This record gives sequence, structure tokens and C-alpha cells, in this order.
Amino acid sequence: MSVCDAALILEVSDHKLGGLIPSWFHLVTSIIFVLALLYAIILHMTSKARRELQFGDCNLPTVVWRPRFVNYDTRECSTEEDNEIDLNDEMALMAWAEGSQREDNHSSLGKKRDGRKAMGSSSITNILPRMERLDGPYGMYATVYGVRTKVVHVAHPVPTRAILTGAGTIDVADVGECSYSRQRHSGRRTSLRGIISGSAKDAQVDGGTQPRRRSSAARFLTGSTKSPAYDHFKNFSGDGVFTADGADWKAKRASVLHCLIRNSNIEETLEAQANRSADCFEREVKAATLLGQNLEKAKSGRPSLRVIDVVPMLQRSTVGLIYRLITHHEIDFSPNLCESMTRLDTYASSRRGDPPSPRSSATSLERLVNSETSESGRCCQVSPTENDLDVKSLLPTYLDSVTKIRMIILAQSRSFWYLVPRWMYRLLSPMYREEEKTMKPIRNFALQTCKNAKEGSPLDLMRKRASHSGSNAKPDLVSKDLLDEAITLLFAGQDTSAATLSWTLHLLSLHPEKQQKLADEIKAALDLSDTRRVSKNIISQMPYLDAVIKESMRLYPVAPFIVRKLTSDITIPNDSSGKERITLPAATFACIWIYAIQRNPRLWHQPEDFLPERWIDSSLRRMDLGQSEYGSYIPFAIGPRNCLGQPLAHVVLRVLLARIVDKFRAIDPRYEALTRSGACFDSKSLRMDMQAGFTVLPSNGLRLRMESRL
Ligand code: HEM
Repeated sequence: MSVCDAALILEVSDHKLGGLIPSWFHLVTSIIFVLALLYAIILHMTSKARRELQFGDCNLPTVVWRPRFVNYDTRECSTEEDNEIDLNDEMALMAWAEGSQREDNHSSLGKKRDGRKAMGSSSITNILPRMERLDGPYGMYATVYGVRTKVVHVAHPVPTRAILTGAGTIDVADVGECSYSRQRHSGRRTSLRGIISGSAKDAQVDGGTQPRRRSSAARFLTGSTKSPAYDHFKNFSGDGVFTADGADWKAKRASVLHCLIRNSNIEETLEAQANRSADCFEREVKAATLLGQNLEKAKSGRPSLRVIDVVPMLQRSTVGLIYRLITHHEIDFSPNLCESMTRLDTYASSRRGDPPSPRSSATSLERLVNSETSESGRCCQVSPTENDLDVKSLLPTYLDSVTKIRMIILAQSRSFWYLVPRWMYRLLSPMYREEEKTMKPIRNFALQTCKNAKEGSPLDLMRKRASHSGSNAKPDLVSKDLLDEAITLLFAGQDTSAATLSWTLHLLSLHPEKQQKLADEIKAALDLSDTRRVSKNIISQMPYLDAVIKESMRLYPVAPFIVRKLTSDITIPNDSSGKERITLPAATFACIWIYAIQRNPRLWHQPEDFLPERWIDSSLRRMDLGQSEYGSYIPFAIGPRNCLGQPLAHVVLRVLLARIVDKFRAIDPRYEALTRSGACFDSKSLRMDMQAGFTVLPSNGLRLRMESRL
């Protein structure tokens, strides 16, 4: 029955009743009718999409997923709850540890989170049990998101390879025996048997004897794209290389690679800059520890354990690194020691009633930090220029804002607003207003970065290339393309490295014996160099360092999932029979759960354990099917849109971690208290939650005691 029919019936009955039905009644009934009709249309579309995924060639268990009417929740940033126990207070910690032993609830600290968890980390951490329950081919399942957006969830290397690189897809034109499109990957190929069975066991490197496709067809391409799955990033990174698509992306990626990564002296620059960032981190940790100890003494008269949150310190040192790399503007972003000491001095004097003497205290702290810092750990403090001051003053709000924007963007993609047109989101959503407010400091910082870029620096070189110069931009103006790229590179270069190092320190603090093993390896390697600076050459002599970083990125890939939209049907063999096929239909979104692939028990032996040895010990290596099947370990993604900064990250992570572990012992006070109390506990229970952003940091920071090794 149409709306007109309904109106006619109402009119007729109204006529019969002699016009007794009031006009508001007509209005209300019509509205109800239209809404019911709309609902029926939505139901029809949703079930059609569901049928497409559930039956036919796709054949996946499918659930309908309703987006939430949520706004971004600022409580995500709150640290109050985790500060319930003062980690600086030894007595409180011991009481907690003893209490935990009695109640066996030592996981409560750092784990007690309410409904907020449901927004982000739980959907990442629960993905494997959900897949297990639904039992689809390769563990895949599908969701209809909103009305008819089809999403396939993947945590297995076979569909992952097919989606991200095009490898392992079946030529649908072939009948009878299956033939497979395959590609070279880092010089090796996966075996057909492995692909068919879906088991990594059989997917060893082979000699490439399987049939190859003769004609060049779209199937050799990846068959997937980022657009429009990443449109909700557009307000953040605009048309930078991360979000651009098609020819624009190709030109931008080529430009960034040319100007930043393939720069002739990038290796030396990177090594020097990474060591400089390590110097800054070291100085900051020492200053914060001393400052905190003095503050505590001034407050209570007794010494404290001095636990510090290392996440913002790592963020400052990594943002300094990427900033210097892309601008050639020499600056470090450590907070001013004098200012901090002045604050402490004023506080102490006000308690004593003395007049404050900021200068003497500031100088003494500076002297103390420098005296405790080895030759290599001293930052060269050049007198700041106006440009330095400008960009330094923007840094604190910049870092707060990038931390927050990660959560806003994720919240938006999981909300109702993701499904409506962008203009509607901009006009009506309070989340958009929050997003805009958060973007202002990010744009200001990136703008200042572009302005400070020196002649010959990567940003300056990009400014002169067609890909980034903008159509009408005057040479002295910053084009939108360049600004977008600066936002992209500053974020991609900083957030990912800081987060990876945070997770690595977190895991090492929960495994002191492995930390010691690493420190011994670093010491042996650095003892051979007179400066104690880490070079690429030294890195190559530290296999355990490499293994620790790999293992930490396996357990905590900082981009826990990535999304693509399929541009053509993707047909792969079904894992149960190998002869049947599954076709993921074009226009479907694929969510590749990197976090879940890298913890998949089908691929990894003791998947939840922190076991760096698995990367070195040949007998352990053999137990990990994931180590030999391409697509099982993908913290940097694979395919044409893999991480562009991977070569940089490789050096930065190793130099920084080696320098940090060489200087400090990272101690988790909770682990220490539980050990001292004699409790029997599993260190996994002390692992931090992940903050719900599109990249993941430890929720509520990472509070450690950084004890000097010297
Ligand atoms: C621990 C360090 C890093 C990790 C784990 C990491 C991880 C990733 C991942 C998983 C992607 C794919 C994202 C997606 O498809 O949604 C990606 C893309 C990207 N990464 Fe990284 N990254 C790291 C460091 C860096 C650094 C240091 C830079 C640059 C200076 C960088 C620049 C980029 C860019 C520009 C892209 C987009 C590439 C494109 O779409 O063509 N990354 N990264």
C-alpha cells in the first residue's frame, strides 16, 4: 500500500465521520506511515545485503551491526581511574600487592575499565573468539553495517594476501582445475597447497612451478582501494599520501619516497637524528625523575619511587625526530628544564616561607642532569630562534590534539555519522565540532613546520614538485597539498614509533629477565664503540634487539586493523575443501585485523606470550607457521599501500630502544610489588589495555620507574 492509498482511506473515513477527525491526526498518521515505509525499505535493503554475503558464492556467517548514536567520549582521555593507587607510594603498592594475593585480583590495576572499553579495545581483542564462534571459512565473517554497507572481517593470511596484494586469487574464467594468480613477494612465493588448504603448514616457499596467468588482467592488481573507506580521515590528513587515491596518490607516494626516503644521505642523517632523539629522551627521563624526587621531598620530606609516564616523553622525542628530518630545522622538543625547576623551587620556598631562588635551583638541576648524563646523552642546546620558540610553543597542544583525534576518527567510523553524507555530518554532528576544534592546533603546528622547512629539506623539495605545489599556490605560500602532507608525515612518523616503543618498554618491564638479556647484548655491542652511539652497523650485531622489536610489534601492532574496499570480485579457494571457491563481492569493505592475524593460534605457537626467542631459535621458528606464510606478520601492512616509512621506522625503533635499554632499567612498580610480596601471578594479567584510537597507545599512559643502569 502506498502513501497515497493510505491518505485516500483516511480521507474517505473522515468524510464518513463527517469531518470529525482533526487535521493533526492526518499529519501524525501520515508521518507514522512514512516512517514505517522507510523502515520496511531499510529492512529490505539490509536483508538483501545480508543474503548476498551469507549465501551464494560468498557463503560467510553474517551479522547485522547497528552503528551507535555515540559522540566522542572525552572520558577516554581520563586517567583518574588508574590513579586510584599511587604508584609512587611504596606502602600503598605493597598493600595492594598483598591484597591482590589474597583476592587473586592483581589484574584489577590498569584493567578496571567500564563501558568505555566497549568503544574500542574490546572490539579489537575479542575478534578471534568471535571468529571462532561463527566458524566461517578462514575464520572470516561478515557484517552488514548500518543499512547495506557490507564488511568482511579477515584474520587469515590467504584472504589478506588476496585483498592487499592480489596474490592467491582464482582466475574466475577458468573452469575445471583451479588456476591461481600469484605474485612475487620479497623474492618468495607461497605454495599452492598452502593456499588451498588455508593452512600455513603447507605454505612453504616453493620453486614457483604452479601455472601462471597468461593475460594481464585486473586480477593481478590488488583489486582493492582505500577510498571511500578512509574518507573519514579526510578532515585530518586531507589529500596527503595516506588518504589520497588513484593517480594523485601515485604521484604523492613517488614524491614522498623521492624527497624523504631515497634521499642520498638519509642513512647518516637518520642515524644521527635518532641518536639525538635518544639523547633528548634520556635527559627528559633524568630531569623528570630528579624533579619528581625533589618535589616529593619538598612535599612530604620522604623520598619517593618516582614513577613517570614515558609516553609523552617518547612522543616528544619522536616528533622532534620526524620534524628535523622533514624540515632540516635543528631543534629538540624537550621541555625547558629551567622552567620546571623554577616551579619546584617556588613550591618548596613557599612551604618554607623563604624567598624563591629560581636561578640557582635551575642551574643546579641542569648541572645535575648533565652530570648524570654521559657524553653521548648531552643535548646540544643552541640558543633558540624565533622560529624555534613559535613551533615549540605549539607542541604541547599539538600532541594533545593528535592523541585525541585518533579517538575521534575511530569513534566517528563506528557511529551513525559514518553512514550519512559528509555534509550532514558537518552540519549536524557535535562530533564534527569537536573534530574541528581538535584539528586547529594540528593545522597550526603543521603550518609552522612547513614555514620552517629549510632549503633542500624534504618538505622544501616536495613544495617544488607538481604533486604538492598546489594549482595556484604562490611560491611563498603553503599549499593545501603540502600542509596535508606535513600533517600526514608528522603524525605517521611520530605516533607509530612512540606507540611501538611504549608497548615494547611495557612488555620488557613485565619480563625483567628478557630485558636483562637485551641489556647484556646491547652492552656487549656498544662496549666496542667509544661513543656509545648506536649505528646501523651496530644494530646488525644485535639479533635479540631485532627479535624484541618484532615480537612487540606482533603482539601490539600499532595499527591494529586496516580497511580496503574491493574494486572487483575476489575469488579464493575455500579452506575446508580447496576445490570450492569463495567470492568476496566487489564494493564490499574488507577489514584486515592485523592484531588478530598476529595472535591467531592457527599460525603462532603460544600466541599470547611475549617470546622474542621465537624469531631466533630455529626449533621455535619451526613451530610458528606464521613465520613462513606471507601475510601472517604484517605490522607495516603489505601491498602497494604498505607503510612508506618502514625503512625509517626500522632504524628509529632499534636505535632508540638500544639507547634507552642501555641507559635505563624499565620497572613496572606493580610487577615489582607483586614479586616482592611473593605472589604467584601471570604477568599477562598486568598488560595494559589499548586506548581506542585508529592507532593504539597504552590506555592511560605507561607509568614506569626508569632506573639508571650506570
Ligand atoms: C612503528 C612504526 C610504523 C608502523 C607500525 C607503521 C604502520 C603502517 C601501516 C600498517 C600502514 C598502512 C595503513 C593503512 O593501510 O591503513 C602505514 C602506512 C603509512 N605509513 Fe607507516 N608505520 C610506521 C612508521 C611510519 C613512519 C616513520 C612513517 C613516515 C615517516 C610512516 C608513513 C606512512 C605513510 C605515509 C603511510 C601511507 C602509505 C600509503 O597509503 O601509500 N609510517 N604504516
